[in-house]
Order: sequence, then structure tokens, then C-alpha cells
Amino acid sequence: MSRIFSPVLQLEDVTVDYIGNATGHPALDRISLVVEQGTWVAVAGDNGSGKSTLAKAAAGLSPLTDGKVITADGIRVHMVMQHPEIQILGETVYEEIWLSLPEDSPAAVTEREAQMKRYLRESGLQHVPLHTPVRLLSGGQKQLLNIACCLAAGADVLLFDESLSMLDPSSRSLVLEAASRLHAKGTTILWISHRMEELVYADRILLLEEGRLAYDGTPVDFFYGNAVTGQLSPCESFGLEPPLTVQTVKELHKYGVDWPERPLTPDQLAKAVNLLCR
Ligand SMILES: Nc1ncnc2c1ncn2[C@@H]1O[C@H](COP(=O)(O)OP(=O)(O)OP(=O)(O)O)[C@@H](O)[C@H]1O
Repeated sequence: MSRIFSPVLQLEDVTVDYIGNATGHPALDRISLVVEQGTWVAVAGDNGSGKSTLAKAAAGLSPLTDGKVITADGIRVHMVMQHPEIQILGETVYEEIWLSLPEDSPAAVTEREAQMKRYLRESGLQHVPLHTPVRLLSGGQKQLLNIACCLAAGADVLLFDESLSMLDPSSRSLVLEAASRLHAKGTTILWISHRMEELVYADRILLLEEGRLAYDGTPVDFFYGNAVTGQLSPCESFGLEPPLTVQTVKELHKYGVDWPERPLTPDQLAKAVNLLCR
């Protein structure tokens, strides 16, 4: 079945210029972009390039100096921030999800608890009892709880702003898996990160440089260009280091390996090697 694309979020000529910003350019400088329903869009860029400002603008949390942010009718954008604790107010998992529920959610306790458990399941916290104190959760579990709260609040677009940066590798995987599961079910993902390894899961990469959109394209094109060659990829030409998988493929290319594919993840690399060995 073909996918019907419709915009959920649109930035039109958005400029954000902070008072007292000493860089000599706005944090966001006339950014225009459209995010389609059900896509996974990664926003990358060096420190200070404007990623968090873009996240806040998209979530309606930043006043704009100029331009417009248009959210499609009925679409709710919710954010998972960098620090796992920063957006948690409840003492327990139950309290935290309860705080996110809309006013028209079920009044009956059993029905409400069933709904809360569904959000926990969907975010990957199915083994955590509802009345668990938040202080007993790991950093990764707190980020999953933040995802559960976004779901409870009815998020159609999940915006992750450097949400893995405080987590250990196994917790990072849990949060990425949760995002992938929700994306597979149709949730739109906006994934903000300066770590190249995290960008490979996206359908589309946007690169910010000094508040401007410097690149808009697919991850394979960003990391390889049109094919695996010795030439600089867009990623490298922006002075960024590609993920280890891409570096490995390009190194092997120097030794004469002729890659029919452009793998981005270790799993894709293993499959490509398997094909080459047949
Ligand atoms: N509240 C503020 N007041 C003044 N300047 C700000 C403010 N917030 C951000 N800036 C400036 O705006 C620019 C963009 O900041 P932003 O945090 O959006 O970038 P970023 O790409 O998310 O950076 P990082 O990766 O370091 O978080 C930077 O020059 C920053 O110093």
C-alpha cells in the first residue's frame, strides 16, 4: 500500500534572534521546511548551530523573531529533552503519566490504569509497575517514561532533542528502539543530535550551520554521495566524521572492495558483506 504524505509541521522563513546573542547571526536564520506525516527527520549540526532552537520553535516553546510555525490541524508535538529528569514532576510513574493525560481521559480508575499501562508498553516500560517511584528508574527508563508521557498527551510528532546524550549505550539502544517502534506505527519523529551514529535511522537529514539549513537529503546520500567512492561525501565536506560503519566501508573501498550497497548500520554492513561473499 502506498503511503499518503501530508505535512504535519511546517516552518516558514523562521528566524530566531536572541537578545544578547554574540555570534553575529541569528540562532535560526530564515529556515523553511516541511515535515511529512510518518517520516523520521534528523536535525544535525555542530554546537551552537541552532538545533535546540529549532526544536523549541517546532514545539511552540520559543518566541519567533520572524516567520511562522504551522502545525497541521489536531497535530500535537511533544518533546523528549536532553536531561532525563528535567521534565519529570511526578514522584511515581503513575503520577507522572497522570500529569500528562488530557482532561477528557477516562475517569474510571481501572480504565485509566489500563490506558497508562498501554503507554508504558508502547514506550518499552511494560515491566515497570505503575506505582514505581521515579527515583528508582535508570536514566534510560526515565527517558522511556518521558516518551510514555508524550504518548499520554496524545503526541503525533515526537521530538527528541539530544535525548540519548546522557545515557549509556544500552539505554541509548532502548530509547532508539522505542522511537523505531513508534515510527513503524506511524508516529512522526524529529530527532535532533550532533552524533552522526544517531542519524542513520532517519529518512531525511537536515544539517544546520550557523542557523541556516546547509543540507537536506537522505542519510545514504549524506554519508556516501551517489555511490561508495574515494571522494568526499557531503558529510565529510561539512567537516563531520561519518559513522564507523561508513568509515569501514570507505576504507575497504580503498582496498578494491566494490560495494553494490551503501550500508549505514552494522546490520546492513553484515548483509552487504554476506552478499559480496556469495
Ligand atoms: N537564551 C539564549 N540567549 C542568547 N543566545 C542563545 C540562547 N539560547 C541559545 N543561544 C545562542 O543561539 C545559538 C544557537 O543555540 P542552540 O542551543 O539552538 O544551538 P545547538 O545547535 O542546539 O547547540 P548545542 O549542540 O550546543 O546544544 C548559539 O549561538 C547560542 O549561544
